[in-house]
Amino acid sequence: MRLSGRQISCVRGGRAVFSGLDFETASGEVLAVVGPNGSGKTSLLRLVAGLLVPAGGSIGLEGGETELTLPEQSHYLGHRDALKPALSVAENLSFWRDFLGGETGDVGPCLTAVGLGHATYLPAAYLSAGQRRRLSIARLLVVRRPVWLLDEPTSALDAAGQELCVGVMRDHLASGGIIVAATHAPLGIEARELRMGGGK
Ligand SMILES: Nc1ncnc2c1ncn2[C@@H]1O[C@H](COP(=O)(O)OP(=O)(O)OP(=O)(O)O)[C@@H](O)[C@H]1O
Repeated sequence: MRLSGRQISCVRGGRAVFSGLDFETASGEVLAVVGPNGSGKTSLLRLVAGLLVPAGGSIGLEGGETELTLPEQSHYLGHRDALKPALSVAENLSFWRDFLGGETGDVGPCLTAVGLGHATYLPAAYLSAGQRRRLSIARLLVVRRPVWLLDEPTSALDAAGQELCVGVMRDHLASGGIIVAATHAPLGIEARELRMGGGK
């Protein structure tokens, strides 16, 4: 599989964030999107996820499921974890599994895999920042999708959580997945860099 963008322009609130952006990445690779605050890293992930429309250029996935769109083959994990505070940890994950559909896995083993097996019935409102992030990572496991778009995936994670996140990313790459990650910190995994905000 090959994910690429050609001459992409992004306008937000009437202001040009970036233009003429090219990128390319393939199965088994991580593209780390780096650059200063406000340079458009999150915007780029949201464009690939189909949550924003580019002002120009094109984004495409070659070699995926022909009957599915790129957003349907992508997981987008925003830097603000999308959780429903009144639902339990397991209910949150079940919600995402049902909402995203497709090939689904069991909630229990996915929670165990991210170290939240003990918190299954806890309301998500009670989770710590790192636990919230772990629950978001479980979403990547419960529904398999080839393209992962991750915004600051390791933020709030302790050393063990970061190791866990790297392990999950490595498994995904080994099974032919693609990762695009916006980050200010090293991901702890080999990655090609896409630098935003001018310069190289
Ligand atoms: N909904 C919006 N309406 C108008 N402008 C927006 C909106 N969302 C973001 N922007 C602007 O788009 C620009 C790029 O924001 P974006 O969040 O993509 O940057 P970023 O590189 O991810 O930043 P950071 O490193 O701080 O996370 C910023 O100038 C921001 O103010």
